[in-house]
Amino acid sequence: MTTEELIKNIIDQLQEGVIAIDEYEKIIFINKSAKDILELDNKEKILGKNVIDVVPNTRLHDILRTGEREIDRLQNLGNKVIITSRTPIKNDENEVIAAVAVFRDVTSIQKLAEEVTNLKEIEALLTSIIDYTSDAISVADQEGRVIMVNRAYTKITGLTPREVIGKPATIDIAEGESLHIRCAKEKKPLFNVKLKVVEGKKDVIASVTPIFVKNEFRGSVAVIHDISELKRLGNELEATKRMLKKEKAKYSFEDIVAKSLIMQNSIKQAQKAAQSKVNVLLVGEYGVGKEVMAQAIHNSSRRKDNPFLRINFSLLTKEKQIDLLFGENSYIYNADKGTLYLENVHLASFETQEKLLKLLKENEFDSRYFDIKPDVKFIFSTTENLRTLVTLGKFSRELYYKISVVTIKIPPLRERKEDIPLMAKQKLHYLNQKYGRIIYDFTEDAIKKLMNYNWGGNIRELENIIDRSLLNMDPEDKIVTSSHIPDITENNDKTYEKLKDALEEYEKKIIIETLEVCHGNKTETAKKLGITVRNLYYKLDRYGIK
Ligand SMILES: Nc1ncnc2c1ncn2[C@@H]1O[C@H](COP(=O)(O)OP(=O)(O)OP(=O)(O)O)[C@@H](O)[C@H]1O
Repeated sequence: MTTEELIKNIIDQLQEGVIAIDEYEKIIFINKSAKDILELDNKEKILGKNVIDVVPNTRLHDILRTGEREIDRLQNLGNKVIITSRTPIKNDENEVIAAVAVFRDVTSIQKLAEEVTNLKEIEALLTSIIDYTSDAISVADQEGRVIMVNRAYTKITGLTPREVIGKPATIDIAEGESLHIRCAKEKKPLFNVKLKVVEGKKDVIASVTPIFVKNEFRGSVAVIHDISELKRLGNELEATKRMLKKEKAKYSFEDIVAKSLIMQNSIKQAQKAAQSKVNVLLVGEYGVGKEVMAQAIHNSSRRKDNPFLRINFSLLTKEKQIDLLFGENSYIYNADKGTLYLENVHLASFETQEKLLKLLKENEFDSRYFDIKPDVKFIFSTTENLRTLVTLGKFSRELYYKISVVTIKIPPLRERKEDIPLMAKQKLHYLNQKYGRIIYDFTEDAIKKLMNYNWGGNIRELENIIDRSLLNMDPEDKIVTSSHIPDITENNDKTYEKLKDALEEYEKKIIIETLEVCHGNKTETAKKLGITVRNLYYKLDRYGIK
């Protein structure tokens, strides 16, 4: 075999097609692969033919003119795609005397590339769909290791992809069993399972579906819905319902014990105020019965079938005051056609005072949420001397003038001792019902003991003392004697006891009210009261607050 034949043979073995032409564009060489790629008949005589007639879209003849090399050019060949490099062959004078094309069939590679691009697009599309759904999605492999999570997942669980990918699927769960791991075991879908995720122990509902590829289990997809917001709204609704029900005013003027002239006088004023449209200011010490009076006013007014709501300013931050009065869930608005009792008005913030004044003076309901001004009767209460607060610059003078047109003083119990016997009997009746007992009366001695006391904690303290007297009685005792009544003479020790009781009673009241304001949320209540949640639970237990 000559060297020329050997080279030809070698070139025939190449996978690449090779075609050479002379300076007249005539084919002077073509190897076997070239014929195969160009699908030329093997028997046909190719040599000597013009390349233009043999190879569609050829540019090889152009190389003769340009004398420039072309590397890796894509070229369509019917339904094939080839990639070609073309090289001019030059003589010693640098004249182009021939040209060679070397080409490869890349149809299958091209198709693959297109498929990959398509897949990439689909993947990008799916990822963005998954990322923009508001439900959290996590995907785990067949062993229950996380392989993918979406953005909502991070929002709900607080865990970033970096923190979870590659980790066992239990990583995000605070309470409950991982559904991915159960799915890896059982290879079955699971629906609507309640769990708590690590972030803030949020309540979620999760469902999981196994992924099978060609009948082989390859992993699972979990979808997690955050239901904590729904739960919170549910609680809020419940609390509001409870509040509206509870806030229904239960007292009327008949319930108010008033033998004393001074108290009868207060009641007369209140009855008059109930019949008119004016707002009312109730002034009196803690526990004298301001709220009872406010309820009685409401219940004997034409508003009695409409809401009676109350806000105690002493429990609220200035933001919360504005929110409860003028916010989305405005008490003023909710008390439409009814009465709103604003307790401890001296603790209203300056902004609250300003907005209240605007409402009372200019009839302007300064709320972003409502257009119509509700028709509300306001009853304010205070334990302080507002006039002094005005002088000290702590309370708006204008607001004071506006709310104090009808001021009703409720005297402390020590100034109306003649009310004590009847009041004590009323409380006894109530406590009999509460404890399921039958205790008929007090001895004269017992009443005398009650009347001789100063009652710094007013009626609330009286209730407390009678309550404790009953606890001192044996089951067979039917009459409260002075010995049953705890020692309430004004010596120092007992003053301490008395103060302690009054404080406890007041603490209980504050806790109940704060719980209401916080819609039963214990963490928030504890925070607002400045105590630990544990301490709050202890107090709830101690005071028997449910
Ligand atoms: N005239 C009354 N007759 C009988 N019981 C009364 C009378 N007034 C008030 N009470 C009782 O006394 C307790 C305290 O009353 P209330 O809560 O109305 O006082 P308050 O002045 O609003 O107290 P605070 O300023 O501490 O909120 C209640 O349990 C109530 O039932």
